[in-house]
Amino acid sequence: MLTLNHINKTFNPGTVNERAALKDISLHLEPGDFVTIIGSNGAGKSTLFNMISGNFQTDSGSIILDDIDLTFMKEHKRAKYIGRLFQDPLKGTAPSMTIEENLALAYMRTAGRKFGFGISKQEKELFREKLAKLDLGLEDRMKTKVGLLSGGQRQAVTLMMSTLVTPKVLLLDEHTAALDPGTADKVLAITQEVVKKDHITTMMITHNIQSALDLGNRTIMMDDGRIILDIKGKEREGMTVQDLLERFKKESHKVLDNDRILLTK
Ligand SMILES: Nc1ncnc2c1ncn2[C@@H]1O[C@H](COP(=O)(O)OP(=O)(O)OP(=O)(O)O)[C@@H](O)[C@H]1O
Repeated sequence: MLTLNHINKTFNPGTVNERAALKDISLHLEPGDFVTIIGSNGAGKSTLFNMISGNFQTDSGSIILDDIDLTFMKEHKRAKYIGRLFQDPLKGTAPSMTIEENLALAYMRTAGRKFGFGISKQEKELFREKLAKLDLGLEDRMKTKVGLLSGGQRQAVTLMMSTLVTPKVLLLDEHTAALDPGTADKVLAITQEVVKKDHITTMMITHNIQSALDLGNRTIMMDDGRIILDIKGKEREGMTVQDLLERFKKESHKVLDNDRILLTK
């Protein structure tokens, strides 16, 4: 499905600010895999997503999605295959445009639809149908400007935008971290439902170790640009937060030092 072969990325090479953010990362995802990712501060988690979505190009290695070589493909071309949500609910939507217009933009980006002639009745129906599934009443507020929605409603709309046309891969970069706990749980539940229904291959960065173990079928731990643990199947079943922290310590010879993880405990 998604295969990363020996990915390396160094920022500011040859300068005093040189930083090797990814060091020989190799990873293979099966269709429908839901991988949760946790790691220390600056471990390279967001950089990994930036490589997959084409925000930056890799220094070496390759990224293959099914039979498509993404390695040198421009970011806007990859957007057709890859959905991405960020921590900040303001990212990824146009706040001064309505819900309907935002969905139309997403549709244009992912389905290649041209909107010179406005939004058709069928498209409005499709958007309404999709929004109704969120169970937030947004299907009756399609003319509301996205900037007027709460953080949770906005993340739900962004999720809808990213999955309007089912992506091959969905990247969730701490997408519930800025929400209050109740709203975060609701958005996580919606995420799980959407991912399950459309069998979307998903990677989710989280600072909540319990969520990392509860959601998905596989957990990756990163430290200093490397994947140091990749846990799935029987080994993952019944694993506790403490077990995972101990495994991290054993592999990295240090205690997990992620400020946000520590604040969550
Ligand atoms: N655009 C950039 N220019 C220079 N250095 C960068 C850039 N992006 C990331 N880095 C550096 O690469 C390393 C990995 O950063 P990254 O944001 O991927 O880590 P992370 O695991 O997501 O961290 P955190 O959990 O703290 O957000 C860090 O040292 C960071 O400072």
